[in-house]
Amino acid sequence: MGRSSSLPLFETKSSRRRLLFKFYLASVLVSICLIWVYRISYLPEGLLQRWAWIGLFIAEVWISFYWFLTQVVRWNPVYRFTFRDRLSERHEKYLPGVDIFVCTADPVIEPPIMVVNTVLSVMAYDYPPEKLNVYLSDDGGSDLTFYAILEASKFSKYWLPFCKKFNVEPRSPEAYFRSAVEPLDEPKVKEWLFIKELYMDMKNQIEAISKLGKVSDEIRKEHKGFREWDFVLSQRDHQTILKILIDGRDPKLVDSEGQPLPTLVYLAREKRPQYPHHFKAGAMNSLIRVSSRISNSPIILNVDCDMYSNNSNAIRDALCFFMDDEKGHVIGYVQFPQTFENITKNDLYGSSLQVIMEVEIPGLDANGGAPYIGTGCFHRRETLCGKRYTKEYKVDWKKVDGKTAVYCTNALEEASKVLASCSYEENTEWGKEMGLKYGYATEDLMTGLCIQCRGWGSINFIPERKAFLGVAPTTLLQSLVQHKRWSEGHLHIFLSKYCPLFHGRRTIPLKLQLSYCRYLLWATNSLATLYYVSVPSICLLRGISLFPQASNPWIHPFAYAILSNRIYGLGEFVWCGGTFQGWWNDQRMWLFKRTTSYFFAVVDNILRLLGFTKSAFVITAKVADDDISKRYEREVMEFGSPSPMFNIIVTLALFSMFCFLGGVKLIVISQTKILDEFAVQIILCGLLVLINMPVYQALFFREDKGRMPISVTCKSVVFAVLVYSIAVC
Ligand SMILES: O=c1ccn([C@@H]2O[C@H](COP(=O)(O)OP(=O)(O)O[C@H]3O[C@H](CO)[C@@H](O)[C@H](O)[C@H]3O)[C@@H](O)[C@H]2O)c(=O)[nH]1
Ligand SMILES: [Mn+2]
Repeated sequence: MGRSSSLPLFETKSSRRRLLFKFYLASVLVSICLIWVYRISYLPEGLLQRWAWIGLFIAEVWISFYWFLTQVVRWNPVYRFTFRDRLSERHEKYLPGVDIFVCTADPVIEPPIMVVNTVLSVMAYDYPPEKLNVYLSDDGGSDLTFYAILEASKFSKYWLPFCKKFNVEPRSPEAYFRSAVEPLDEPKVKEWLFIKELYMDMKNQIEAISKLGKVSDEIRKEHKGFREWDFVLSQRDHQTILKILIDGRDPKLVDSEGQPLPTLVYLAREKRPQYPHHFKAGAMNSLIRVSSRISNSPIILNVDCDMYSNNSNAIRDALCFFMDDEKGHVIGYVQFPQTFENITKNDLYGSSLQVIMEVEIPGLDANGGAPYIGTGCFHRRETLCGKRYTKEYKVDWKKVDGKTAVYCTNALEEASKVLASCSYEENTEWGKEMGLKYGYATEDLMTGLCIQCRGWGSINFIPERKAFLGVAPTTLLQSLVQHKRWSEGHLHIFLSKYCPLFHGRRTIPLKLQLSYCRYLLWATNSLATLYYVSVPSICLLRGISLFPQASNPWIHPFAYAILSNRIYGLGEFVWCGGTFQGWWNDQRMWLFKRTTSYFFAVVDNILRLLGFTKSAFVITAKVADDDISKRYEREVMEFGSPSPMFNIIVTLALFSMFCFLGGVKLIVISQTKILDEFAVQIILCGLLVLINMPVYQALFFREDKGRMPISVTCKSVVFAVLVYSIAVC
């Protein structure tokens, strides 16, 4: 021991490329000031012109302010590194128990075989199995999912020893067998093929039954667990079903090599129409309580059902933070980035979130703590349950023992069930001071923020090998709807009178408050963007100039601010592993999100303030039919079914085209003078046309099922023509 015990379990490094960044920051700041000076000193005379000008100025002030927020999160990103060998050396005997929560809610859009792969991958962590407990929450209360998990519990007896023996990575059987090649040496190959076949059999059965939509009577008879589904009335209304499928405490339950197994629990909490179930937050809180009775581990990991473990060391990595002698005790949670396995080369829908994960969140980490982003996060149970951080807080890992009173499995099931009933939370602090927060579409961000307000720190950790891989949306609409949920939830948090951002002033540093605002105010961008993509175009048609002429020196700050920002963004995007085309696609999504998702989020927030709506949680689909998947892989934009969001996108695209053509006509008639006067507005229009190319294609040139629905086309054409006529007359 001696010296080695004082060495830290993790270290922190900050990014190096600072000088260039600071130069960029200062120069953009100067050009922003110049733009403002120009706007104020050249206020035009005419009434219409004046108001268009003032509106543009307000939009620019907002964009500048928001730009400032995006730089706060870039100020000083930090990256963490762990020393797992030191952890084993010092703590191997006293590793804490870990409870892992997997949430699923709908067997159709979250196929049971996917859920089962996630469950198997987290059961197979490189960690003492007797200290692992895996809980599956099924908000759909589906017998299909239950059947799948039952099969998985049998298969795990072979899968876990196999993972160890063959050093399998990733430990989701589906992901592993998809790419793994069979071993070459004779005795091994047999076993390898045997397990593969076992998996394939299980997969085929689960898929067949999922397709059928019901579990056959023979299977129902085989396992008494199914009896309870006879009482399940509908997905919105059912009693608690709790099954301990593997009781890790039972010495008779072992894997094929005689080693202990992790505990595996299935839970479908009670749901009744008269009680709000609070979506994922409600599911998580039920799990927190149920697990406290069964295993009560001090550390909790939660993942979404599509986020399988891709790195079997992740638990040990997370523990390097919690168990560090010097800095560990203030850490409330350790967040791993969200990464996805289905991102195509040029990421058509900008779903990879790479810049956020690799630049911005490390920036938040440096500014006072990483946000909790809902999945791939390790929490301290105490923290999640509402404990405040105090200087005296210290854990003696040798003394924490999660194990609860000795029950037989059945009695334990019965005793835990009560904790998952609808009425349990009435008149308690659950959803307020305890557990995940209720009432927000983005319960994750709000919960993390509250934890930070209670004095805890948090860590963002990006391991070399990605820790979790999930499924990103594969259609435009899915992606826009997901972003609507996020931006709506975030603005809701910001507007809430309990917003911890303003109440937590004593505990949260100013730069972290500003960093959070970058996300909480996502939706607000819609207004400035809508203004910027419509008014300059309208003014072009009416011959109203809103920017300096091309020959005027005042053009420089505009050109510099816009160009340097785009180029810096492009550099960052490529540095994070993106392609040029990917960046261009990202710009398009940025425009679409701002004009639709964020706009609807603002509208929804206003409606909620007026008392008309409540937030809901629209689950993102994790599967699509073959046709759609093929187009996704070929990176062809998917429209297909009508949506008000598409109406906005198409109307704006058509209108930009009309204005661009109108502008070109003006140039042809009056030649160079107009070009000088309206250069910026024409370029702006031209860029909008360029970025909307996939929209025109979907409108006019495509035959497949993903083209623009005819109803959207008609409505939008009428609308665009109407706006155009009003603008020109
Ligand atoms: O009533 C519900 C609704 C959802 N879920 C689960 O919540 C998870 C996330 O849902 P998903 O539709 O995949 O949402 P995403 O947009 O991908 O989720 C992101 O954003 C959410 C907040 O809006 C976070 O909760 C997630 O962790 C984060 O990955 C899934 O496992 C669902 O099964 C439930 O358990 N019960
Ligand atoms: Mn998801």
